[in-house]
Amino acid sequence: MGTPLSPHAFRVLLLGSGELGKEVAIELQRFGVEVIAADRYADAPAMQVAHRSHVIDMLDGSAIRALVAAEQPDLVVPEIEAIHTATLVELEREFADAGRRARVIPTARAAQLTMDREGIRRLAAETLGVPTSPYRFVDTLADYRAAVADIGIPCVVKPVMSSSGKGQSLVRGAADIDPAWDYAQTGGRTGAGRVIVEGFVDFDYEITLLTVRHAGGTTFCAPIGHTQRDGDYRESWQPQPMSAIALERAQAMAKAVSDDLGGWGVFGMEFFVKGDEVWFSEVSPRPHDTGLVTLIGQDLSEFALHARAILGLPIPVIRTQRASASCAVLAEGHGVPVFSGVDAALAAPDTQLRLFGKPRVEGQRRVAVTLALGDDIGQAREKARNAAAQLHVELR
Ligand SMILES: Nc1ncnc2c1ncn2[C@@H]1O[C@H](COP(=O)(O)OP(=O)(O)OP(=O)(O)O)[C@@H](O)[C@H]1O
Ligand SMILES: NCC(=O)N[C@@H]1O[C@H](COP(=O)([O-])[O-])[C@@H](O)[C@H]1O
Ligand SMILES: [Mg+2]
Repeated sequence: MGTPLSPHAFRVLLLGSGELGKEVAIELQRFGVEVIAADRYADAPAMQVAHRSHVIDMLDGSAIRALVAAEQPDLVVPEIEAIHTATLVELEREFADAGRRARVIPTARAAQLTMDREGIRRLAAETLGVPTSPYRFVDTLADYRAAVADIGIPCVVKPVMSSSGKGQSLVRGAADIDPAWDYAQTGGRTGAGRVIVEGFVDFDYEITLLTVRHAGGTTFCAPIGHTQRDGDYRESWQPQPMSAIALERAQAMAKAVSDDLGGWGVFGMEFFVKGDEVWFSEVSPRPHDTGLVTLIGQDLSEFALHARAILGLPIPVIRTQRASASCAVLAEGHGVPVFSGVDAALAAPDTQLRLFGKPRVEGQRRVAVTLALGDDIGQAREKARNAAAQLHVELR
C-alpha cells in the first residue's frame, strides 16, 4: 500500500463509474488507494469521488489501451459489462509478459465471458454442467421464430449484450414473438445482433448469492432475495429464507462457476429457486445492484468486500447484522435530478439512503436507493419502500 498522488501510489482504474463503482471507489480510498474513474460520460457517480477521471468510449479497445498506458494502474477493475473485453485479455497477457504486478479484476477472461450471455451460458451449462433454463442463440428472424417454437411459450428473449433488462421481453403469446425480436435488435448495448431465447423458469423466488474469492479462499454472503420489473431490480432483501438443500446447491454452483472464472473479487451469482430446485441464471464478476442492500445489512458491504478481495487482504468473517432491505428509486423523463422529501425518507430509525449524483436522466434511470433494517424481512422491506415513497425526484 502506498500514498495516493505520490510516486508510491497503488493505483486502481475503474472502467465504469456508476453508483456501484462509487461505493467501491470510497472503500478503496479508505486504504489509501489512488482511484482513477472512467466512463462514457462526464461527472459519473464514481468520478465525483475519484482522484481523477476520464471520459472514454469503453467499447473502443484503442481508447482503453491508451488510458492504461497513460495511467499505469496496478489494477484494472471493470464496473460494467460494456467494455472492449478483448483488449483486457490482451492487456492482461502483456502485463504478465512484462513481469508487471498489474492485473485485471477478477480476470480478463471473466469480464469477456460475462459481457456476452453466450460466453457465460455455454460455460455454465455446457462445460460445467450447471442447471440453467433451456436456451437457443439465434442471429436471424427465421431462426429466432424456430427457436421460440422449439423452446415454447412463455419464453424470455434478450440481446446477448445487454443489462438491466434492456432489450429483454417475456413472450407470453404468439402476438409477442415479433415485437420481442424487434426490441432485442434495438434495445441491446451494442446495437443489433445475436439473441438468446430462454425457457421461462416458473420460480418461487430468485436470489443473488454474493460470492467472494479472496486470498484466504471463497466466502458466501447470506442469500439476497429480490424482485425485478422489466428485467431491472426494484427491491432486494437479506437474508432470503431458503431450504438447506437449495442453499447448498446454489453455493456449489457458485463455487464451480466462480472457480472457473478465477481471480479475486465479488461475484454476483444469480439463481432461480423453486422448492429445492436451483437454476443458474447469470453472474456479474463484480458487485451486483441487488447487493446494494449490504450497505446496511452487513458489517462489510459488497463494496468493502470487493476492495479487500482485490487488494489481497483477509476476509476472515462476513457478518449479516439484521434483516435488511433496499428499494431502488427510478426517475423517468429528461433532465437533472433534484430530490425532495429526503428528510421524510430518513425519519424512521435504521433507515439510510444513497443519492447517486447521476448528472442527467434521459428516459428511465436508477438515481437513488433506500436502505432499511427491520426485525424481519417484511418489516425491512416495508421501511425501505416507505422511504422510497417519501423521496421525490424532479427532473429539471
Ligand atoms: N429464463 C427466465 N425465466 C424467468 N425469469 C427470467 C428469465 N430470464 C430472466 N428472467 C427475469 O428477468 C430478470 C433479468 O434477467 P437477466 O438477469 O438475465 O437480465 P439482465 O439484463 O442481465 O439484468 P441485470 O444486468 O440487471 O442483472 C431476472 O432477474 C428474472 O427476474
Ligand atoms: N443491472 C446492472 C447494473 O446495476 N449496472 C450498474 O448500474 C450503474 C450504471 O447505471 P446507468 O445505466 O444509469 O449509467 C453502474 O454502477 C453499473 O455497474
Ligand atoms: Mg441479471
